[in-house]
Amino acid sequence: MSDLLERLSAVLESRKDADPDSSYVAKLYSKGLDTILKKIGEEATETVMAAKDGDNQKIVYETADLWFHTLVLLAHQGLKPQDVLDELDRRFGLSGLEEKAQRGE
Ligand SMILES: N=c1c2ncn([C@@H]3O[C@H](COP(=O)(O)OP(=O)(O)OP(=O)(O)O)[C@@H](O)[C@H]3O)c2ncn1[C@@H]1O[C@H](COP(=O)(O)O)[C@@H](O)[C@H]1O
Repeated sequence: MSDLLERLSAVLESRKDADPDSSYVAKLYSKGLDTILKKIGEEATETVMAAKDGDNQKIVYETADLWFHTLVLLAHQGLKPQDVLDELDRRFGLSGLEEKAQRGE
């Protein structure tokens, strides 16, 4: 896999010092957590609608929007994409039931 997530994460980090009028991401940060969460909700809904329409091109487009806004959330919260990759890596190879058991469910 490419280092895209790392490069994008660095850009998102740099936008913490940027002028909200010059950057979409800086504007999201300036509006705060609730605005970022609202965007994630909207993009998730648009992804669901694309899938219900059976429009694969739109699924890719909307999923990119969704992933992008979750990356903005991670940066806002002081987290990195690597934190999520580490969690997926920890789960990799476990069955769904084993993963569930580790959560105590
Ligand atoms: N990958 C993205 C990216 N994907 C989606 N978007 C923006 O996310 C928004 C998606 O929201 P919608 O589809 O609802 O469109 P909209 O109506 O314009 O959204 P709103 O402005 O109303 O929130 C659009 O404004 C897109 O431009 C992105 N904006 C930025 N990036 C990356 O983030 C980097 C930093 O961006 P800036 O901070 O703008 O320089 C860029 O270089 C890109 O690599």
